[in-house]
Amino acid sequence: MTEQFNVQTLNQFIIQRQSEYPGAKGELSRLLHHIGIAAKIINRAVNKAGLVDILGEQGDQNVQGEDQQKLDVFADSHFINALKASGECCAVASEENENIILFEDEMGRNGKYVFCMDPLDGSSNIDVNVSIGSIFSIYERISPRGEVAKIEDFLQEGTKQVAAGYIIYGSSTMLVYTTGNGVNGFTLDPSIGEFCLSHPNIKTPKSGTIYSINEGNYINFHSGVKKYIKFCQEKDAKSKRPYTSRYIGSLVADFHRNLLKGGIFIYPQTNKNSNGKLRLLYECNPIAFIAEQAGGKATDGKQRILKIAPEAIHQRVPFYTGSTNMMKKAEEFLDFFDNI
Ligand SMILES: O=P(O)(O)OC[C@H]1O[C@](O)(COP(=O)(O)O)[C@@H](O)[C@@H]1O
Ligand SMILES: [Mg+2]
Ligand SMILES: [Mg+2]
Repeated sequence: MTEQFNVQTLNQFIIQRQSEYPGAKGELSRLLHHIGIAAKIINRAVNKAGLVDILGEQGDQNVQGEDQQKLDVFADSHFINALKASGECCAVASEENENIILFEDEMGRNGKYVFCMDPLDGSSNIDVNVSIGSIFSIYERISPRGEVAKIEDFLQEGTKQVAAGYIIYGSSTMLVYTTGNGVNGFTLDPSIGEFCLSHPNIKTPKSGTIYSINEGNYINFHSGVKKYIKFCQEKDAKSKRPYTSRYIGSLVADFHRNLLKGGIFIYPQTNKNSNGKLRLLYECNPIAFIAEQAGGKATDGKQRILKIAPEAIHQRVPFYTGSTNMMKKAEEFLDFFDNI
């Protein structure tokens, strides 16, 4: 194994990219730097989760009615601390908090950005040592700096994101993000405690042979989704079918695999949940920004996720994302079968 010596660290990359934006004052750079710090702290806790009292339930329920895991709360509080310390953030919307968290001190009120986050994604996999993640999305506030931030600062459509990304705590820990100028991945090198550029300018294949959906919900799927699953399972050498079914149950991990290998991830509306399960602001919008920047697609089955006008902080939407050609085929099935 040859070790790379001319590695570029996340901070070096952030500073280099900042110079591409004339007039940039470093606010976004400082915020991204602090996300890196929070990611390292959470990574350390995840790595030794079995040895410290951080597995299992916290004992409370979050606004979604889910039992909060200790690591959900741990990640939530460490991100909030890091965002506060950055001095660039005026408020946070988090899966683990019903209302937005306002930074009302002077430094906070002067923050230029608002931050949406899923501090710990894949909570059902925490206790069983399966890959989990954190997801974030950043917007420039629309309310005047100096004032306390408002809910309207968060209800901006996804096309307005200035940056988005995720951290995957897996066999290695990676941070993958975009500022609207391509997608780059950084792997944490524990020996130097630095995220190092390992996946520059990620592009997702136009086609793939992996489909990811929780088939346990099959009977509640609409007919378009059922027909598309059948299409994935039929034998056809020319289109490399049957495709392979892969489902980890952590959005970040399922998306990351498909991003690199090509594939499609679907969490659709069902007869039970007309809006599916995943949250627009801190799961679907950031992942959709990454998907599109890597040459893929992300929709709710009908329209671009990034064009949906948010109405509520914890709003759910059906989510389809992946390789362009697979998305087109899936949409054909949805259009045909859901409209007959
Ligand atoms: O178990 P299900 O219904 O398939 O849901 C799995 C989905 O739910 C999630 O765990 C929801 O995210 P959280 O763990 O952050 O609540 C996603 O990561 C994943 O894609
Ligand atoms: Mg999640
Ligand atoms: Mg979560």
